[in-house]
Amino acid sequence: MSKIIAITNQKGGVGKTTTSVNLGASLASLGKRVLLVDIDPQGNTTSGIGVNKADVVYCIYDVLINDIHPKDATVETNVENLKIIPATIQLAGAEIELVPTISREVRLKKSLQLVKHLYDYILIDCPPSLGLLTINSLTAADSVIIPIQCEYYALEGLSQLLNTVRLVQKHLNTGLQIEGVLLTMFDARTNLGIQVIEEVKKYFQQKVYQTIIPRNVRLSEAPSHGQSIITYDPRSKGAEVYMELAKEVISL
Ligand SMILES: Nc1ncnc2c1ncn2[C@@H]1O[C@H](COP(=O)(O)OP(=O)(O)OP(=O)(O)O)[C@@H](O)[C@H]1O
Ligand SMILES: [Mg+2]
Repeated sequence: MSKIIAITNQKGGVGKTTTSVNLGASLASLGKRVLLVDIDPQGNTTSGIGVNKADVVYCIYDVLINDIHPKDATVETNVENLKIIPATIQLAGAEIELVPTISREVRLKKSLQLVKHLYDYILIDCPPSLGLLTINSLTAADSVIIPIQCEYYALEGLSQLLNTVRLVQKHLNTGLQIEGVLLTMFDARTNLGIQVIEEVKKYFQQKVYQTIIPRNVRLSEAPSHGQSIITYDPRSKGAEVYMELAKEVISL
């Protein structure tokens, strides 16, 4: 059974991209066929997994706007079983260009349906906004993973995100579910992190993954080498926890 998961939170810098790349690579190393879809104009997942944007022929923009077949925009990565539809800065225009187009909210869904059968997991790395690119992602997805950074203000903005999820469930994608809530960048040396964990667990209860991602410097270094943590430093704590998360995702 294949599953499309949007990794989303309109708050910036909470670990969406780090999770997309490393959960994707972990699932792939466990033998799952994985497609990453980079739908953030920043293109951090694209460069983070080692795809040179200058070499990209078709990106997700062409899939959304120019009706390019998603297969023609899919490229290999340096991880076996892991492919990607990249994003380049061209995508920055899509948010506005989509506004007057027909079926603007369902374009990604229609495209991904063409390739869904080829993968066990399709992970969509969303931008830090609730605009049309995120709406397309939520409409295309079976479920969402919400990364939450273990810091003050962690819950700020979440009601807006959950409201958007509800609106999409009501009008565009009745089957959309919350796959899980992932606590990221936990620092065991601060009481604050522990408080945030308690607060998030009270709010989301059993939806919170048991795996908590700690702050790990190797995780922040890996993207500048164009590698996931699984190849950059397989013995690091970062690799260990993302493998744990992948097993949890598979088991649910
Ligand atoms: N567990 C971690 N330990 C250390 N650094 C991390 C961890 N997770 C993420 N980072 C770093 O924090 C920064 C933000 O992470 P990331 O890019 O994954 O967030 P994001 O939600 O995708 O951001 P944006 O909203 O801009 O797309 C990056 O520099 C990343 O390397
Ligand atoms: Mg990102």
